[in-house]
Amino acid sequence: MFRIGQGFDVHQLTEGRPLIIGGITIPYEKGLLGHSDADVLLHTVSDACLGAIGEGDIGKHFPDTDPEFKDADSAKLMEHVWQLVKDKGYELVNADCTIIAQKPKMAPFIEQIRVRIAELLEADTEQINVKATTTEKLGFTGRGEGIAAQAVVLLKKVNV
Ligand SMILES: Nc1ccn([C@@H]2O[C@H](COP(=O)(O)O)[C@@H](O)[C@H]2O)c(=O)n1
Ligand SMILES: C[C@@]1(CO)OP(=O)(O)OP(=O)(O)OC[C@H]1O
Repeated sequence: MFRIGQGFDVHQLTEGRPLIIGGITIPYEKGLLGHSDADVLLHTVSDACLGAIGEGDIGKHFPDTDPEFKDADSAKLMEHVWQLVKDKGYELVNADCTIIAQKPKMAPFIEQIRVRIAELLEADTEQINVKATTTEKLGFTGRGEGIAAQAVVLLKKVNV
């Protein structure tokens, strides 16, 4: 049995924060603002996983009103989400992700991000695809006010 999930997230860019995307710290003059480390891509993939197993979203599991998740490492949150997926008896088929950012150029970091997401989802790198696009200077991403990400995840029930 297969289950599909999709995720979408946005965080504001601001000065004085590190830019963490896909579990990787990327050199840039601004970082993403959030209650956690604001890793927009890991949030998106986590939401896609939760969607696939019908478990709501990361806000439900890790409320932004809970001090426990202040400055949380989103990789840890994602590990928790992946455990929920495994507890329900699923494994990854593939994940496809898009980072929507005018700047910085993501291409030099894509492979590293891919490897990190594969680690977190206990998958092979070939099962993960990560893309980036600008919005041609249009909208909030195009003005550099924020970064968005979207993902789809396909899961398969493990044969027992
Ligand atoms: N932040 C980004 C955005 C895009 N890229 C790469 O550039 C290619 C062209 O982007 P368009 O928005 O003009 O389609 C895109 O396909 C990505 O490979 C990037 O590295 N970082
Ligand atoms: C991750 C959490 C929890 O620290 O906070 P944020 O970093 O603000 O992220 P968001 O994508 O707005 O929602 C999930 C949150 O509850």
